[in-house]
Amino acid sequence: MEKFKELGISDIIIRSLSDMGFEEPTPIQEQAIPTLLAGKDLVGQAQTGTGKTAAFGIPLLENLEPGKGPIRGIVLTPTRELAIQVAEELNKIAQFSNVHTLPIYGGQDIQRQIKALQRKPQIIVATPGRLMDHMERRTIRLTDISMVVLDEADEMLNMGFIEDIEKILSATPESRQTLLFSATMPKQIQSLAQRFLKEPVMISIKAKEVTVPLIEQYYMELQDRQKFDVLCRLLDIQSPELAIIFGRTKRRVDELAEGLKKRGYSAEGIHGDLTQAKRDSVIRQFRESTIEILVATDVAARGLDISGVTHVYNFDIPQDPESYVHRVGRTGRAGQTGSAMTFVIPREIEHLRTIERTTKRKIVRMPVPSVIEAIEGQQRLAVEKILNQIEEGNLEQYRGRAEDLLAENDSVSLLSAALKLLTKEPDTTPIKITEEAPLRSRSYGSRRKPPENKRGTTTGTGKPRYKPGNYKQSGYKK
Ligand SMILES: Nc1ncnc2c1ncn2[C@@H]1O[C@H](COP(=O)(O)OP(=O)(O)OP(=O)(O)O)[C@@H](O)[C@H]1O
Ligand SMILES: [Mg+2]
Repeated sequence: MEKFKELGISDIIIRSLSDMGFEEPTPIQEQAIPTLLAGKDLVGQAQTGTGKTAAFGIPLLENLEPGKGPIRGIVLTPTRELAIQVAEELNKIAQFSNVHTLPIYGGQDIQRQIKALQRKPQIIVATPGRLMDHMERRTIRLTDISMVVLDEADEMLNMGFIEDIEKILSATPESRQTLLFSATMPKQIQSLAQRFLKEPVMISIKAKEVTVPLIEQYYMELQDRQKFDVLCRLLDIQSPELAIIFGRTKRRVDELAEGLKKRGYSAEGIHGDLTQAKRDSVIRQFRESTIEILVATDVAARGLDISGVTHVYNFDIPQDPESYVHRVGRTGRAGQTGSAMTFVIPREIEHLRTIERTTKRKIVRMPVPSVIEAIEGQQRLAVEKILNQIEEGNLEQYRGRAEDLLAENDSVSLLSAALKLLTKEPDTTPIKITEEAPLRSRSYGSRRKPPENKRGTTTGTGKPRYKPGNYKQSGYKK
């Protein structure tokens, strides 16, 4: 914790950081925290999963006196799920300091939010649309704001939130500190920074690649109609602990989630047309590993920090390189490893090359797996189950029966039968997935998402997302 101390962080916050399993600052934290404590505006860019939230969260909290009060800090996020998650992280960092953070987002009962606001949180984390509602109702006033953070600033621009952001910023005092953070900083961000920030310090963590090196990246070339069966095979072969599958449209997500469920996978979909209650429950179940596969539109691409996501599948190639970076960045977080697979139809190969060029990372081609490989994958799992069971022991009750069986059958036949029963053979339930048109080259550059996550929405639950001990692998020095 020495290094955190050297950055000028107070003991009470260091205590929570240690409680959260943080041992030392990540590079973006090391550079951003002293700058922010010195009162500077900042544009901060660092790879996905490298602790940008705490990089702005710690200084935000350091600036505040304990207790209740007028709202002093706002964090704006593009989606509701992210608002909840960031508020949770801030509340964890402030667990001993008596400063409260409240998430404010669309889709949740506004009266409930008004009640919660009466308890005088000093920080709110909001989606722009809902914050505007509160400003219009005068249930939130921004006259005492000392710090504004735009998390995923570039995405909020993409989503057309620029006017809302302008209005929000102009309702805050001139003297405020303003921060922009994201893993990607396309050019338009420069003009946003010029307009709203005062002599900002630019911090960009120099990395060879935009994506995290610990994420293995593959692609597979195939036809749209092959995708679903191949996806199922991959799931059988790779048996991810937790996986996120990204689809291009809401319909795609619905059909995929339904299809996967029909074939016996533990999957649920999330996109902007679902009720907030549904979105909340899907994310909660995924965080708790009650469901193993989250099927999502880009609404889940930004900022979501769910530990244990080992695999990301791009069922459809993302619209642009930024989206790719954020999607694959849902795995390989906080020093853990991860794997990303992108399905590409032949006409989209150029898009893939553009992504490779922009991210400066080769995406390795993988052949389409066969049914046999899928069965072998599941057999391996069955074998693992048996071997784990032997290790766990507690088999006394079964020994007698086993000896009887062995007296009358040969051991190989017996074990083969047991393996067959334990192996999930490929489910061939016919599933119809409506074909999607391939991406057109033109769609690059003019990036406008469907308004689905415009007035974004959030969910969340908290559980420790950081597994101590894994951070070392990421190359952050002790
Ligand atoms: N110093 C640290 N030591 C260990 N774990 C950390 C540290 N800082 C942050 N973390 C953990 O790392 C994970 C990723 O952090 P965070 O969500 O802030 O990443 P991010 O940089 O904002 O990523 P994204 O670009 O995807 O939004 C979180 O679970 C967080 O609690
Ligand atoms: Mg983030």
